[in-house]
Amino acid sequence: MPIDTQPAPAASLGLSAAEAARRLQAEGFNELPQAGARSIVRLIADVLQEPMLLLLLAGAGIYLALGDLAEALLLGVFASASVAITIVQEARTERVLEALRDLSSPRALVIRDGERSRIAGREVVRGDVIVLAEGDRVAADAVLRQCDDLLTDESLLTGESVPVRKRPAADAAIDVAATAGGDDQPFVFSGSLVVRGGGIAEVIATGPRTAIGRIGQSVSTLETETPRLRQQTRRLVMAFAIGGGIVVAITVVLYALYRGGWLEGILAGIALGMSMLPEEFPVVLTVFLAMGAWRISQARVLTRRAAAIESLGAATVLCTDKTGTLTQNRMMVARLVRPDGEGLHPAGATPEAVTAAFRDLVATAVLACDPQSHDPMERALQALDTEAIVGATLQRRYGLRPDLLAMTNVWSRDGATVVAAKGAPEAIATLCGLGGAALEALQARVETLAAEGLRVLGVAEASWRDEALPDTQQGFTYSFCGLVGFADPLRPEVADAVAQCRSAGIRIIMITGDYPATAAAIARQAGLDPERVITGAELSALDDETLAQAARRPTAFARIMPEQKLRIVSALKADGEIVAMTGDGVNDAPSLKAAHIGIAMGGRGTDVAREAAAIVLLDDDFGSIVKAVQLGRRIYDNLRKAMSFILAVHFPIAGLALLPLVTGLPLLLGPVHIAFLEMIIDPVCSLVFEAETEESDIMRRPPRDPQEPLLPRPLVLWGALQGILAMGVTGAVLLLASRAGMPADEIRALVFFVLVSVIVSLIFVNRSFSSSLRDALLRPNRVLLLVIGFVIAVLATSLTLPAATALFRFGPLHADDLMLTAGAAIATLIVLELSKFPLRAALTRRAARPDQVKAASPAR
Ligand SMILES: Nc1ncnc2c1ncn2[C@@H]1O[C@H](COP(=O)(O)OP(=O)(O)OP(=O)(O)O)[C@@H](O)[C@H]1O
Ligand SMILES: [Cu+]
Repeated sequence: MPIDTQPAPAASLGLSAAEAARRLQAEGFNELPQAGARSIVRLIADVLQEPMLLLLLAGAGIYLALGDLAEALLLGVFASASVAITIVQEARTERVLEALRDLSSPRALVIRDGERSRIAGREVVRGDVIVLAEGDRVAADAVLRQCDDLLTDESLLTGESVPVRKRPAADAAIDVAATAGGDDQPFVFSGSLVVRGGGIAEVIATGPRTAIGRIGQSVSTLETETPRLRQQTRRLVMAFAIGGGIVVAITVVLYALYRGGWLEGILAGIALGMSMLPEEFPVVLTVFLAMGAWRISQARVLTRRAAAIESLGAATVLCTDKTGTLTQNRMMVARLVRPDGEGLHPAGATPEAVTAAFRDLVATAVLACDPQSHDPMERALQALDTEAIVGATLQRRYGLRPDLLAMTNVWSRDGATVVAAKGAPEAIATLCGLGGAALEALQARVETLAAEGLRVLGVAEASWRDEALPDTQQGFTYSFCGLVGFADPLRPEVADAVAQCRSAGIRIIMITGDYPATAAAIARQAGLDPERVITGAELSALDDETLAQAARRPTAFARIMPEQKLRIVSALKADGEIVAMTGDGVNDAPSLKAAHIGIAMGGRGTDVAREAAAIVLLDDDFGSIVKAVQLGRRIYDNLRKAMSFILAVHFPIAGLALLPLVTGLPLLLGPVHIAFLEMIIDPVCSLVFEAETEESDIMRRPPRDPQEPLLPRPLVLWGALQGILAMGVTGAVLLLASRAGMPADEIRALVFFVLVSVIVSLIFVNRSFSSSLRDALLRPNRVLLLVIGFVIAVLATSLTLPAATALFRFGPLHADDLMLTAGAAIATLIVLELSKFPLRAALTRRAARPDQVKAASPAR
């Protein structure tokens, strides 16, 4: 597709920064009113479905009926707190999402004060001059002043998926109404996509005044929660709820029949129900994932779909592109080679570095560049010759095409026509009609340069006398001018990151559009040690099975067209891999969507790629992907630790609620105590796990089996074991104390203290799957210290503040009681830590996936 360029009209200066600021002030941000914020009624309806809240309200009602005003009030406070927390959390999540939305919302390239600058789409104002390029999401409604072969997709507005062609507006005054759809209109619309070409347009409407704003549709939506994890927690909650419901029903009936009256029975049932309700599970899930997205953003990685956090930890294959991700994308001209074979290493990036014999080669290469290029390769060339285009006018450009990786510019200067081309050496050789010995000599030179990891371009020129230019580049008769080799150094952190992936059982596959020998050299420098480089042409000849087979060995793919990435992803997926894939161009969107984890580049990436991706790298850095994988694994681990902790603590709480009922002892823990444990102590303690640092083997173990449930059986059993032991310890204290004839209010205080201390022990036990007690005590975790401080403060208050003591019906505790408390907690801790040794195999085997280990090891 040749790209026509009309001679550019004097480039508009655009708005001044001051005028833009004034308009922003007057007309507001270029954004749509928040869709999706939940209405108050919905929110209340949702909150009222929380079983915990219902139990609290029922408990308060019964206390009122019994005349216990203070207790009723306290439960009322808890109930309001639960509503408040839900609302605050809702607002928080909404805010976090909004911040993420801002970052992932389209950006715009505007011209202000004559300078091009990239700003957030929301800061675009009416009158701004915006520059559109392939892959952009148009930020506002605008009228085109200039365009090259511009096609946009307006399906969002019209439902019509065929892209429409655009024409620049004939004159400054627009009298036609701007409506979407139909070819040859001079307007582009907010939310539509530039499918091909580019242009310059002046904004006529922003925010709610745009066509899409009038429809009131939102462009990008963000998923907030991973369906799989949600489903899994729902399953856990259901299992608990059913079991709990049965026990509660039996209890209420038995209690009512054999002990006090119905009111007492129901109160006991409510306490028991609250003690068994795993309402912490969904809360922990939401909090951990939101915090997780935040933690990952600290590594300069943006999570667009929460599901990615989960899949990150399970990734087995990472497909990465080369330029800009593994390398710095800072191109330097490292070598110039003339057709006669003479070469030059330009020393420095200034015209002085080029000797006379190479000036023509460089000048032709510069003529073959976009005069206002952002491409680092072209800028490197332009730095070597600032004079080449002086006095020349660009007549026409022929763009790079997948089937011919070369571009040609046609200039007129002093009445003559100058034709300059550059591109992949194979493409240039074809254009020059090289064959035989000349072709072989060229190939040999390209191989030499490429083997050093240089990106090689061929340069050619042609002359033209006719009036009409040919339709394609093949219409010219070129002569070969030479080769240019560009050095693009590896990013410094790549080698380390690659080594980490390796030990973590993640294979890295490089996929690049570059020349095979260059790809191989860079892959080797990065430590990928490819055994084989498969080119796009070879790829088309392979069937899916052979492809998957080949990809099991360390491989690099070169001269791949973006469309072929989708095939590679599909083949890997069919082979049972969990695939992460990077991409930045328009054509990468399908493969980014198809991969389990699509990774877009925030810096280089087009809006389309970013919208298709699950995560966005803010600084395009390969190292960040590995950091994100590590965080993904850690977040998942911590979620599991928190879940087994919560599972464990429900045993002693429920046990204490139940024990008096079956043993005939006085009712010790009422709804007040249980609500306090369930709503304050447990959730606060769970926070420790969110901040837990990673296991030492986090990047030395193979990826988790994606099919494995959130809490696999060994962890459920482990949690249950902890819970039963904790229940035994608190139960034993209770029985001992009542045998010794302690008054009921003192037993109540003692048992409550023991329970809370044992819960704290369980935090320590669950901090790590495997590490020793020493580690569990010494591993730094600031949140842990805060939580322990908080728990101690709460316990001290409950014992010393008369109002609290009365409310909880606590009797005084003596030194020996406190020592018994500490002893019980320490004993629990030691027994559980010791039992980690025999259980270690089962606990840490959690991640291993036998077939993966097998598949991963021989390849190393
Ligand atoms: N501006 C340009 N001028 C001439 N040829 C170019 C230009 N840009 C790219 N090419 C040619 O097209 C080939 C493919 O380029 P492309 O940009 O598609 O690679 P890529 O897929 O971005 O590479 P990577 O995977 O390393 O990022 C290059 O190897 C080069 O030969
Ligand atoms: Cu609970």
